[in-house]
Amino acid sequence: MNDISAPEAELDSRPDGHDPAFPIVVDGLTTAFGDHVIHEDLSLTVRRGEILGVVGGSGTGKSVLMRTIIGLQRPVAGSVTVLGTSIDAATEEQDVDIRSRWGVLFQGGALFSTLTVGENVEVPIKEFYPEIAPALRAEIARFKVRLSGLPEEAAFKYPNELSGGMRKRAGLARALALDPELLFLDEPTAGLDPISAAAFDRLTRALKETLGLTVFLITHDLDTLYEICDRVAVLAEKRVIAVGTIPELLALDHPWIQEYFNGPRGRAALSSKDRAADARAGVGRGDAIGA
Ligand SMILES: Nc1ncnc2c1ncn2[C@@H]1O[C@H](COP(=O)(O)OP(=O)(O)OP(=O)(O)O)[C@@H](O)[C@H]1O
Repeated sequence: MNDISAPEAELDSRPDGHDPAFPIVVDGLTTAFGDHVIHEDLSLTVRRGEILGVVGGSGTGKSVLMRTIIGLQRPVAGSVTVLGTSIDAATEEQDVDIRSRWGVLFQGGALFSTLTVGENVEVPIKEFYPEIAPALRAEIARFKVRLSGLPEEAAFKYPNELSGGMRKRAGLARALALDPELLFLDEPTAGLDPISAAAFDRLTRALKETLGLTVFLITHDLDTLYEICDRVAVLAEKRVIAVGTIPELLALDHPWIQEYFNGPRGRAALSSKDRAADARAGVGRGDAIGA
């Protein structure tokens, strides 16, 4: 792997999955469905407090990687250590503990359609903390709904009564139900209009900063990558071929990376980020007129 921004110590030896500075350490991972090998000898380290964007062409195995990290898919080889726990070797007690320390927003939200948004958020609370009284549980759920930028009344609605953007936020509220340390987001802005997508990005960044989250974020959205990701991991050729900031990735001479970030969409995302930064700094038309 081309871990461009790794400190030297990290390059010399694989980061220790028990080191709190690295809440996710994937080492030499191979996954497959029958003969279909998805990942081969894939390694990746996520640093505490970062938003790591995960990109790659369709079908390169981003979702399968996420599912393997959270233990929904068993690897053929290699190890996954999350918050110091080896996912494959976890005892039942460790398994419960670790699952209560992450939140997941799956593609499409994966909300229970027969439950209200509030009840959806209550599901993990009920599962992990059955001793919490129903009234308090409902109150916690309403708080998470508001934290996700929805009006409190949304807690009483069913998923099919919400817009796509609101459903994503409802899924986020459920992912935040247990005050997680790690947040996994699988294409959170897919299908959203640009304004809703930008709002969701801002929310993700604000939550990361206020709650001290570490975020593993799969996306095809270049604006999201430019706006909120601290580093980006690139999946190709069955492994993570590079991890770094976007400028660091751009310095690499890899055809997919160049095409992705330097192609027309990549350049448009960059110039829109520059325009937004200029607007925030008061540069541009308004100033020119006033000058
Ligand atoms: N349950 C499954 N059974 C068999 N094959 C699967 C299963 N889940 C995923 N795959 C295959 O694994 C590969 C990687 O799928 P994955 O969904 O991880 O890709 P992705 O990079 O997330 O794609 P996209 O960007 O289109 O969402 C694909 O070829 C897919 O068909």
